[in-house]
Amino acid sequence: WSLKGTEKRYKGLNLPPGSMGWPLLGETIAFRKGHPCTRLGEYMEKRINKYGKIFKSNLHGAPTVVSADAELNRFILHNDGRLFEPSWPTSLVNILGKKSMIIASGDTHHYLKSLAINFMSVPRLCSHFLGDAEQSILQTFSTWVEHTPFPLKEEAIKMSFNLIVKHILSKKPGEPETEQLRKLFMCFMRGAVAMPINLPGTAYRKALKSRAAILTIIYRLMAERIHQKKDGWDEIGEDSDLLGFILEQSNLDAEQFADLLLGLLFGGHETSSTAMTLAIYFLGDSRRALEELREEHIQIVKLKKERGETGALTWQDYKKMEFTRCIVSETLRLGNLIRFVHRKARSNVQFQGYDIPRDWNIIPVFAAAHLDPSLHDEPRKFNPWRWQTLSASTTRDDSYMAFSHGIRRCPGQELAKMEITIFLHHFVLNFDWESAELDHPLASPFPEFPKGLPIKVHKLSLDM
Ligand code: HEM
Repeated sequence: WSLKGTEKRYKGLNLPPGSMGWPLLGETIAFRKGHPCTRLGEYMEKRINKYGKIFKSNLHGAPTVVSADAELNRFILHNDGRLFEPSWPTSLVNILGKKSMIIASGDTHHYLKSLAINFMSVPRLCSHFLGDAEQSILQTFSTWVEHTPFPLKEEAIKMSFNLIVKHILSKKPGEPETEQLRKLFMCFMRGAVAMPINLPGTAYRKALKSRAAILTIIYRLMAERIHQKKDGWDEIGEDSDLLGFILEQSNLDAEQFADLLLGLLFGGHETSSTAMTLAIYFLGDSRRALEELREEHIQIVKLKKERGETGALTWQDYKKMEFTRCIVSETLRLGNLIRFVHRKARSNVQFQGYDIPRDWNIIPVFAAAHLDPSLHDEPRKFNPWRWQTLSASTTRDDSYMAFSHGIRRCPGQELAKMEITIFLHHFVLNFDWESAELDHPLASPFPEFPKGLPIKVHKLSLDM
């Protein structure tokens, strides 16, 4: 695509301003360039200054409208499935699977989504996930050695992976297969964000190999489970894992089934673990927020003691963690885990006088609203208190899209928020910490700590 060619072909339409860059490659390299995750990055900043919040470009080999406009982003998400549909780069689809939920549309999408929503419903979070999340977190903490540096991100991955793999496949921490899957997913993640160059030795090629290896394990576990069922061993029911539940309840074909499990295993640990790591990164620079957070959790424990409860956290305890909720929202706003998503126009669409031609890609950039000074006072500052005054003019909630909006809103959001909250509860009650090496998160495009955020912890003995 060239700018001249585009203008000729779409004569008479009012396309957004912008530049189409080089033939074929377009502006993809500039768009993908890493930058601090608390900024929009040079590509976006330059173009917003030059063209405004809605502009055209040529990305991943296709003409694309990029939107940093909160209103257009809401319009896209609320018309998902009607005017717009997913259009993820082929390289990502090859890794996540052609039958994965993020690609599916219509009734198939609705059906897959309902399975995921049931699996992570609030009653199941209370009865199944909460206790296991706490156990997985405390078990990982018990392996930490004081004053010895370690990369927090890796430990956070262990906590969230152990939880999700138990609930999806009934695999326990420490089992050889759990460890094997965790390592395969780390490789899978690296390839999901790498340049899609399918040559020997590249991260992308390794990720494709990891996908094949993960699927082999999933298919074997499926076959074993079907065999066990035939032998009369039946654990299906409300205590069953997702594998058992789907085998029993759904009519998915084998590929849909495997892509669903793979997507949930992946989405279910990478995002939560990055959010936990980001929260500690931001808290490290905000003593006041840390003190208020710790005080909230000391009070929770004291209240439990007064009631004569000494055991595990309950859903009621979790619901009382209000300031922690502000920390989580602020971490996701400033950290921008999913900065943007990929969509395509199903028909010609008009918005604010601009034409978006049919089949053009469109990228709503959620991070733009999260970092917009007209929506958030001092947007680059970690300020969890802004969430306490949500109704005040400083913060507009409907521009907050950490979990997206509309039919593709994240089905794992309650699980993720709960995991991060329980992690923070035990972390601030058990440890103080210091950075062992400077490490700042880069958006590439998911936030990544180049060194995994190395920290040293010191055990606390709080008077509670
Ligand atoms: C802090 C953690 C998380 C964040 C920030 C996050 C964010 C998002 C966002 C923005 C989307 C929408 C993508 C789109 O509009 O195309 C999404 C979709 C999705 N997420 Fe999450 N997510 C998180 C945790 C989880 C967890 C824990 C799971 C599963 C266990 C999960 C599973 C999914 C799935 C399956 C979809 C696809 C939904 C669909 O296409 O309808 N996510 N997530």
